[in-house]
Amino acid sequence: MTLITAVRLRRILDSRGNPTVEADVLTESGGFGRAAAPSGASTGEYEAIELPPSEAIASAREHAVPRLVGEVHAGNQREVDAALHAADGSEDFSEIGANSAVAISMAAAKAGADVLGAPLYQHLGGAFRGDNFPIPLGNVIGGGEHAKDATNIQEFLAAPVGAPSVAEAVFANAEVHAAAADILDERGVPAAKGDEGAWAPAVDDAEAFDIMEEAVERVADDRGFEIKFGLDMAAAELYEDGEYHYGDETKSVDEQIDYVAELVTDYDLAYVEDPLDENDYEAFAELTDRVGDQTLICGDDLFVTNVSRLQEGIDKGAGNSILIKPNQIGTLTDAFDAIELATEHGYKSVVSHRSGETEDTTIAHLAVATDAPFIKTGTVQGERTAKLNELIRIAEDAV
Ligand SMILES: O=C(O)[C@@H](CO)OP(=O)(O)O
Ligand SMILES: [Mg+2]
Repeated sequence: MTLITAVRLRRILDSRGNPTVEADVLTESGGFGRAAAPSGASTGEYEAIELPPSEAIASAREHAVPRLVGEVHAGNQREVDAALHAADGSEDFSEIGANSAVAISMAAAKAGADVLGAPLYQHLGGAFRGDNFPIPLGNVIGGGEHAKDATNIQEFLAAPVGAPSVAEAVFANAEVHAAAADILDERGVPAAKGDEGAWAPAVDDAEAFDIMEEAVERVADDRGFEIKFGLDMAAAELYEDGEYHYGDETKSVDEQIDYVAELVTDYDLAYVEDPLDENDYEAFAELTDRVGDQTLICGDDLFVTNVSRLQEGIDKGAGNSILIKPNQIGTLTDAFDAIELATEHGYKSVVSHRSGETEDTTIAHLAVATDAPFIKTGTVQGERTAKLNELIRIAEDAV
């Protein structure tokens, strides 16, 4: 009954105003699912390939659609995703595009849930999924590839670790975002916003730490629960010719490790994503050895949601956490497998949006379905609040 009867693909706009791929999947018994591919700016070297949307759509229509329609069941996610891999034939979705693949994979999951009359998180997670909810990491101040003339560090993220509920955590992050605006205003610093809706002031990283610390403290005092903060350093973007570049200043690999270790201690950071280059497992391992018992050291560009790269990290002791972005790897099955491997080895999963997003809410369901302890999906701005509001609804539904 969940036999796929049609797959429709089209170009729609993402939050940066770029075209992206949207997929509709229909089934024999009237099931319907729609999903859209997000898109990164600080993309990892080892991510699955995003093709120009019109090319990805043309290629998926030629190679993937005939293998799906009348052939596979939307309710059987592994079957759908295996068909996408077979249609593509490459290691990295360079034939049909990871953007077409992920849109179809997620749309099929929604069609499967629709046929069952179950919410997506339940279809993906099963009746006996855990009853935990992810803590949202909220981007408050940022720069890097997401905003010009702002901080070198890409993201300063509020982490409401003591929040009693998802809704309280979501509102707390929005309040930290507002408090940061007040502090910038008090300091006479004007700020535009970056791609993800974080403030993008022309301040150096040291001042951004100061502002974050104060913003988090104000809201934590007011709310009465613990709020920490963390970072996505997106260090592969800072790394060139063996050194990390912060404007005119540079740091050697050892200096970068010392710097991050000091930041973790000085600011009691809850989370540090990509503190080192995406090829440097050894430096990741050294940093994890030094501060991995105090904070999460998360691999985004390092692992790219890829089980082989994660396995290498596990073997070498690099990081203790993995960012999960379905479009980095192309299908929900691959993302699930990465989460499963991570969990087996005590690595925490952080399900994540991209800097270019749509109103699609699949990642909120994925995080709940897999019991992921964290989700990174912004703080404000429609394409970010779409996921956050969905999390609030899921939490209410799951009670
Ligand atoms: O680096 C990241 O973690 C993401 C999302 O915040 O950015 P992008 O989508 O640009 O890779
Ligand atoms: Mg990142």
